[in-house]
Amino acid sequence: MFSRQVKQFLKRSSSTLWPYLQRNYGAPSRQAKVTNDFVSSLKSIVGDKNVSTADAVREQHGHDESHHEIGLPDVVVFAESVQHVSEVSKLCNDNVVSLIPFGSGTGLEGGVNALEGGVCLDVTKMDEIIEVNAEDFDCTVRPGVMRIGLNNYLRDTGLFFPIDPGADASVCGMCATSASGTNAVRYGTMRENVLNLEVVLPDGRVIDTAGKGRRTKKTSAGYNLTNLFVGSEGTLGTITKATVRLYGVPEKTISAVCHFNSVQEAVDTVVQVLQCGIPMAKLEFLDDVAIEAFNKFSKFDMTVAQSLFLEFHGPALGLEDQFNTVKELIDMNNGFGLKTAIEADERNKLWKARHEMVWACCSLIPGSKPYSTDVCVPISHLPDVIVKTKEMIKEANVIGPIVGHVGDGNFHVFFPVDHADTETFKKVYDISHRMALLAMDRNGTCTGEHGIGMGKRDLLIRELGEEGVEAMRQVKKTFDPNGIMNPGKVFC
Ligand SMILES: Cc1cc2c(cc1C)N(C[C@H](O)[C@H](O)[C@H](O)COP(=O)(O)OP(=O)(O)OC[C@H]1O[C@@H](n3cnc4c(N)ncnc43)[C@H](O)[C@@H]1O)c1[nH]c(=O)[nH]c(=O)c1N2
Ligand SMILES: CC(C)C(=O)C(=O)O
Ligand SMILES: [Mn+2]
Repeated sequence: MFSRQVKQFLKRSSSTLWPYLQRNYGAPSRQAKVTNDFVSSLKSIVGDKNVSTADAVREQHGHDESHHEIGLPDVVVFAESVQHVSEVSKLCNDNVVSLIPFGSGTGLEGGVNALEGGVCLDVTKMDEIIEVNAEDFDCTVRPGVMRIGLNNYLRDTGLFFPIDPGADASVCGMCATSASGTNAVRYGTMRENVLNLEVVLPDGRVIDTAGKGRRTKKTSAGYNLTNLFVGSEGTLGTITKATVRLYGVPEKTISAVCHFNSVQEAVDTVVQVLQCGIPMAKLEFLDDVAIEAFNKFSKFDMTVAQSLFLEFHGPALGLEDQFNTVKELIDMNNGFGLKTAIEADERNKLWKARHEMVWACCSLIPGSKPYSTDVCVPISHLPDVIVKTKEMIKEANVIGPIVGHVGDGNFHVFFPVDHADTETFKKVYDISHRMALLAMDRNGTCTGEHGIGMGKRDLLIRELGEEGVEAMRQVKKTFDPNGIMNPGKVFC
């Protein structure tokens, strides 16, 4: 939610945004009914030690890593088993109390913020890696398993789980937000990588979206329930088990960075690389402002220009050929300053600017937090949309480094914002909103990977149309007739 100061500022100003905000962030439609008796019932299900009404615990669970204002749950419950999740869900459903699944709180659209109080269901204690089927390239995990922990566990198998949203998120939380990140251009997003989910429905029933124990690479058996829950942001049920695809660790990795004088030349290079069918593992863009921020933060002297960060994965045989073709395309588009690295340490150094971007950007304004935007367009529209975004940022006189998973047509602006600075906050909100409208105007989406959460509900209506969102509401009613699952998220 917007802070009280921002609301007051917007109310005082003649901003046309205010009616929109009021509609979106109005008073809760229902009051949660978390009584002492209800808390006692929770304790009898999960044990005293797994129920907390302490302010610090509620505060920790009332927000994610986004700019959205904290929304406190009344109580936090730590589940240790599917049975806990099932019984807690049933209790909430019977008493019409909101239930908000909590993965690791790294979301960027206020997904875990409790808009109506209620129960925050923390599943981090359920952290078992149930099985790894190395020959089948899949594994099955409980919701407390984090992606870095999973990859550490997989190290000796020669396999890895490639989806990398930067943050160390829970694998099931990543299912819930349909996360992706830097590797999606090669390995896809969560949508392409989840084979089966176990979900506890609000009334306590447990379903397996592809059927119990099934883990095939393909199926045409009925509706795709798995992908209904991928990206459902905790609004349909709680994911208690996920079976995901794994991939062979590449024999060789080459990292590279190069620079361009224009966004158009950088994106032309990306399009031509993809047209040549080169299976790039990462194709990331950082603009000149982002590089400048990094240089200041890390005392580097990287060339300040529009830049591409690339990574090649594959067998040693042939990877150099792929690299040489890309090098030719970079030259053809007037790219310069190409640097490469093969050893892990050197590769990490080369990619340091990308990895440290959040902190570099916040260091530009002391006391600021990142306000990140996320739009995605068909790649041919990318130069136009990025250039127009840069113009908006310049016009508003704010700082906004741009980073992008350009291989997918997806990019972000990281605005460093001091939340007490309501004027800048409003400007940034306004640019973020206009970026989303611009992307949608170019056949794009208001979110490539961060989701709708509480921040983009009006934009979802514009994107899908009232009929599309109404169809989603009907799906929700089928699974969650009492509307207890993460109310106020995705749509009202
Ligand atoms: C520095 C940094 C960088 C990035 C990102 C974050 C940060 C802090 N992200 C966003 C983030 O990492 C991503 O949204 C994760 O998928 C969220 O996973 P959590 O486990 O933290 O879910 P979190 O706890 O934040 O919950 C997110 C949503 O999922 C629901 N949920 C969580 N666990 C659930 C479960 N078991 N069952 C049902 N619902 C559940 C919640 O209710 C909420 O609505 C991102 N993302 C991305 O796609 N690409 C990127 O490049 C980045 N980059
Ligand atoms: C906006 C940020 C956090 C992100 O998604 C990224 O770095 O790719
Ligand atoms: Mn991203």
